Amino acid sequence: MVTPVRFETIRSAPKVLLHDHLDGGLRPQTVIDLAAAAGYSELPHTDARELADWFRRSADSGSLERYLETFSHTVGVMQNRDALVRVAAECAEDLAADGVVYAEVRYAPELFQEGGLSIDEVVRAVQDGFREGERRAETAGNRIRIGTLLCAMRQNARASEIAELAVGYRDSEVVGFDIAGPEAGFPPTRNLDAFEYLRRQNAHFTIHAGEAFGLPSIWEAIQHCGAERLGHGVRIVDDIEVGEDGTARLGRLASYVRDRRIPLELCPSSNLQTGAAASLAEHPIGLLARLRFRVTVNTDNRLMSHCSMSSEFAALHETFGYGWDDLRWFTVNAMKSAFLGFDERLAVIEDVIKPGYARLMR
Ligand SMILES: O=c1[nH]cnc2c1ncn2[C@@H]1O[C@H](CO)[C@@H](O)[C@H]1O
Ligand SMILES: [Zn+2]
Repeated sequence: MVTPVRFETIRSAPKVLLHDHLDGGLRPQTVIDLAAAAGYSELPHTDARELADWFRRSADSGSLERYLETFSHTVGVMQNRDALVRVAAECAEDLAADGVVYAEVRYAPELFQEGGLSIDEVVRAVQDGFREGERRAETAGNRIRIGTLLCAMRQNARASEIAELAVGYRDSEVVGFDIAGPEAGFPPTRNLDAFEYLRRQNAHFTIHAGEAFGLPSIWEAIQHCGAERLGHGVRIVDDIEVGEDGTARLGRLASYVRDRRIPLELCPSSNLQTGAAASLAEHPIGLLARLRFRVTVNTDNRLMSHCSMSSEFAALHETFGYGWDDLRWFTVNAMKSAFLGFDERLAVIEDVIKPGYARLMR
């Protein structure tokens, strides 16, 4: 019998997550504990429930810039090694408990230096935390592998330094690079040197583009910078015309993205909060999936959006009627697009994802 698609059964399905921010996924109680330990007194609430609600409401602003302001509190309590190890370990545990089997988690090392850590020390702390979390998850019966993406902040000028850091740790599960932060006014080409360096190094990178700003940002990210994937990329729909009978006409950029199978790291809940879409039903994921773009589903910031991979899948199931075959398609798309070697990606698809969905669809 085919297992019904429900939140609980979705949790048991293998899932792959490519776009999740470490500093956007803390447990509310951990924010409170770390603030107390560090003497951080700026938190708006010291009750976990109230704090969780506060993050969600404040991030619900309709603007990316205001959404990003909420990160001052998570970043504020992650300024020492112990805090970074704890947050990373809990991240791995939480994702694994949700049924995520492979995740790429990103953060910007330059944000965690207020307590005197070097960017190297930041990376070592987070990597240690991920390994610890993987071990704890395994003990709990949930196997997960976490790859790290190092971000540079668009408004700062440290992209080349962070790109070198990512290459330096490429053999220690740092699998790629990204730029994050406010998009309007900070085009990807500002960091062209870093991207050219990464390409010379045969290193992988994605770029946040087409979230708060439209096609020019996507075009620069792909054609000038050479991004392999697009962080969000939802605004690619601005280059697609849909007629009254539902037929779609793709412009040259949208065609290029689809033809080259450039992965879109879509984050539906996050997009509703920053105003990129008015409702899930109107979210471009429906159209982009129908047109067979390389669509992947992601959480972006589990704390601010109060979501998980399973809740995103469940919401998509309810809104668009997606069944197990669709959820498997998103998952295989994500695994194909991971910044791991081809043989490793194939092994997860064949040994974990396909059998996992086969059990549910039998
Ligand atoms: O959706 C997003 N768009 C752009 N930047 C973001 C988004 N979510 C989080 N960050 C930014 O990325 C930094 C590193 O993790 C976070 O501190 C936040 O400022
Ligand atoms: Zn993001």
